[in-house]
Amino acid sequence: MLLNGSHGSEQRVVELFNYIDTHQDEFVQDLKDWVAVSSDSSDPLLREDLSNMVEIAAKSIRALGATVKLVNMGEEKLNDGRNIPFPKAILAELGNNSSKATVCIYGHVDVQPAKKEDGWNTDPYNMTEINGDLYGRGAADNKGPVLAWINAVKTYKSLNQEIPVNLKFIIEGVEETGSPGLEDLIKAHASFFSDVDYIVISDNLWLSRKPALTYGTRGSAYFFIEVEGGTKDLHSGTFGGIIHEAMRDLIYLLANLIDSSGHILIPGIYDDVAPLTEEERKLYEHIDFDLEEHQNNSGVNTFLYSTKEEILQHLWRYPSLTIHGIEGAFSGPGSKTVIPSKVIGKFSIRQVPNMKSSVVQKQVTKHLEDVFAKLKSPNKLTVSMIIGASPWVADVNDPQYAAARNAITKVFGVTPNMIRDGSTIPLARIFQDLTKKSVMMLPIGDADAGEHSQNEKISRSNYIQGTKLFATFFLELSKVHEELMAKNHPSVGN
Ligand SMILES: C[C@H](N)C(=O)N[C@@H](Cc1c[nH]cn1)C(=O)O
Ligand SMILES: [Zn+2]
Ligand SMILES: [Zn+2]
Repeated sequence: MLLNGSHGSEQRVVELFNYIDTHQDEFVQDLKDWVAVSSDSSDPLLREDLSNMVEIAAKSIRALGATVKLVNMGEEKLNDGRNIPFPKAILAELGNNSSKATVCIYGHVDVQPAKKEDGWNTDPYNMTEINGDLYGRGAADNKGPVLAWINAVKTYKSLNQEIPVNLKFIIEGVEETGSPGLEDLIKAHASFFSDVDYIVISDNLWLSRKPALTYGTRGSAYFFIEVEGGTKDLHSGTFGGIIHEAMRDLIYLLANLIDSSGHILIPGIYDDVAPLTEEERKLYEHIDFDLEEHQNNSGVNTFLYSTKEEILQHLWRYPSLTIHGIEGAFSGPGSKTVIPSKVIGKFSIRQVPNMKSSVVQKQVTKHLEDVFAKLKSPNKLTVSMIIGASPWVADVNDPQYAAARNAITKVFGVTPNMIRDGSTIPLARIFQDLTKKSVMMLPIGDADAGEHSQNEKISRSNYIQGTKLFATFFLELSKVHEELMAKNHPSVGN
């Protein structure tokens, strides 16, 4: 029997944990090396470091003894008509024992933009440890968790312990731009995924200091509103006062998307939102969440809502709309006096069950065209949805969740906080829809990780304890899988 070999399972766990504890500085140095690569995926013309980062990750996974392939993710069409390839993705596999469960680990090695002058206390690409926190862009989102999975496997290999499950990896480099091309990649490599029993993702945060299991995320519909007023920028003295300025039109359109209470003004946008049932309402009572701590972590003085239930519901199960920025407008230092000829407003809607991107796209486009018509402006309006990622919700009775619960209890001594997440991981719903296989999110990011913010970090504790969690999860999942195989459970197998 796998777990009753020369080492009892308890003895194996002790050895695993001791190794992880005594090698934690190496693991931290590895993360520092990864954070040092500015793998920002936001600008398609500045992705050389990102491609390097994918190669570095591939090399680390290959060093585990895995078979690694770098596969194409398609091409991106630029505004000037050029097509450039997306960074390649990693597909890797380690082990193919038919009596074992096959777990596919998903992660991403691209990051959001970061500059010291944005207000970081340290260099975002020189990971700095302060009071047990590891500060750097990507430390939590998602390089730390990806490395924690690699550390867990490396620990088994270093101890010559048999890895209790077959492993596969899918690691991408464009998750932060909405995982374009990922659905086509999964379809093109259907055979790679055909023997996967479980997908596990660790690209989220805890909600409090209590370890968590995530069973839902919101989707993301990302829109560009382009208003074009002429063929070139103009002097605002020479032309200001006699033309319909594109920026004025755009600001008016943006102001008609959402009101000051957070209510989205797009007609019909709430029509498909799943009604709140009494059963769901009861779930919020048991969630570990410190409203004041969350507010302190956010750096804002007040929230739109004052109770735990309202805040969590509006983070998880109601849509939100955020205006992100304006491309083409002047935003540098100084006082440039120009009328921009073309500006692009950017906003996104976090979708929830049962909203559909195609319906949202129609509602948004019609609303903006109706508002624009009232302006009687000669300028040209173009509305485009550049990302349409769907929300995801899992069945918490899925056997993979039982294994994760057991692992969390073994490592942290508590039962997990069962939570959803307001952010988006496009792969989750794509994989769930395409393969009907089990998808689970097992986060190790701290609640105050500051994903996408200045001073993003992962605590050394969550990084190292998270490595132990992943190592234990392999053991617990192999137990659950063996029991299922014994019962010939319909959820297992291809
Ligand atoms: C949750 C994950 N760490 C993340 O940050 N995902 C992004 C994905 C996305 C959506 N639109 C563009 N990128 C997010 O939720 O913002
Ligand atoms: Zn992110
Ligand atoms: Zn992420």
